[in-house]
Amino acid sequence: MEHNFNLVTNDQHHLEIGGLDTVELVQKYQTPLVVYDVSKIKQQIAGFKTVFEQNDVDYEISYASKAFSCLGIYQLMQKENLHLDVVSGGELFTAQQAGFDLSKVSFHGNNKSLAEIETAVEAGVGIIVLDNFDEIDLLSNYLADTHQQANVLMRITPGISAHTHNYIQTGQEDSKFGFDLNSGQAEKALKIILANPDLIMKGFHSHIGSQIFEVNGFEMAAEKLVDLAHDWYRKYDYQPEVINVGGGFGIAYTNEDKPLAPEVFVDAIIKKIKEKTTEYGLQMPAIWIEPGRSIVGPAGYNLYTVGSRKEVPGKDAYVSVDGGMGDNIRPALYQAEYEAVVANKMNQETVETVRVAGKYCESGDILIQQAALPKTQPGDVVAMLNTGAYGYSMASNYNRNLKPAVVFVENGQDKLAIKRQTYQDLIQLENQLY
Ligand SMILES: Cc1ncc(COP(=O)(O)O)c(C=O)c1O
Ligand SMILES: N[C@@H](CCCC[NH3+])C(=O)O
Repeated sequence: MEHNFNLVTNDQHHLEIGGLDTVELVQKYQTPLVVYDVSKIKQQIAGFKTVFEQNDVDYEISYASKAFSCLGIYQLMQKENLHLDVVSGGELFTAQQAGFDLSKVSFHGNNKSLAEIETAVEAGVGIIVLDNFDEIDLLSNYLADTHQQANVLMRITPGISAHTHNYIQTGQEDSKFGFDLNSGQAEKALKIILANPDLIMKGFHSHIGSQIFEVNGFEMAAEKLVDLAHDWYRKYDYQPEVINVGGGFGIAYTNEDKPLAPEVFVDAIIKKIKEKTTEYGLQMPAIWIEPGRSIVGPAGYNLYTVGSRKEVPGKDAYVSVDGGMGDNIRPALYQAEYEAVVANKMNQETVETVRVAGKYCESGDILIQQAALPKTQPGDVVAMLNTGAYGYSMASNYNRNLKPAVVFVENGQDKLAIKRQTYQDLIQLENQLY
């Protein structure tokens, strides 16, 4: 099958990533192995920066680190001058340990604990994104008790249903995230925030969902936020310094997926915000985005070794690999589709479609339902493409399988970002009880 993913093949007909032979990477690090092509990450970031600069607006790109979080990726984002979105004490701790400038961190989440709020304030986190009334109370009480102030954004649920999988929609009215606009929750929250001098209200945040292919949901959300700014300026003399439109820019997982380039979405959002603020005579806010998937997704590859094969009369065979839902739960969870190549047989024609099965004890642990591949043998290396977002970050130790190693590659150099777990790691937190 022809792949549109600009795959590079070397003289030995092996897949190459970042100038390195994947078969050699597998010999060095074993499988399952997650490989990130650092130059692809940088390219996407550069694409976002260019579109902001062409439009001549104040902006920040905040990497939504739930897509893939570890010390190395935080350090890379810092080198790229990005902001960071974290959603838990764990992501915050990791950013801190990576030496990330915490004044460039936004802290998200629909149920931040007091301990997390305390840690965030004490660590000097740049922005706390307020998600609900309980959280306003929790933060306000903590700030009053400790005589401090905090910068906040208010997460607004704009009432827009993005066309994506139900589990990853977030902008519709009935969402667990944010203050709902239509019921008046958002306005009530604004009044509470503005009345509290400890809460420095920087602006609005909205995020309509993930893996979105259409521009109009973003345009509608942007328009709603500026309409709101206009309304609240008249009523409360308040204008947002920042409008954060979240992430969610869709990527191609298969050849059938034809998303717009992520920066095309951003261009449309900027233009809409400019147009509406000019129309209303408002100050132009800084525009922040929070992409996760579009930055790391296309840069990631999961490499597996082929093991057993099972023929089923009249159906595609199962070709099992040494990983599965423990390192990529997306196919089982969202029926997500991926494509794969046989990394050591890049010159061979695809001759059959097979089901690429994981090794976990679940019938649903099928990584690809219809993979067009050359004939495989045990020991072949299967490379699943575009696995960089929400793969390793949602990994588990189900069946006590080990989480894979993660390697960053660039210009012919490989760097081990995360070691493979060991069996000893699995019992490290456990006590012998009997
Ligand atoms: C608040 C927020 N910002 C950003 C993101 C990143 O989304 P994506 O990885 O689709 O760009 C998410 C996840 O959907 C999110 O919930
Ligand atoms: N984990 C989801 C996206 C979650 C978005 C987080 N708000 C996915 O793999 O598509």
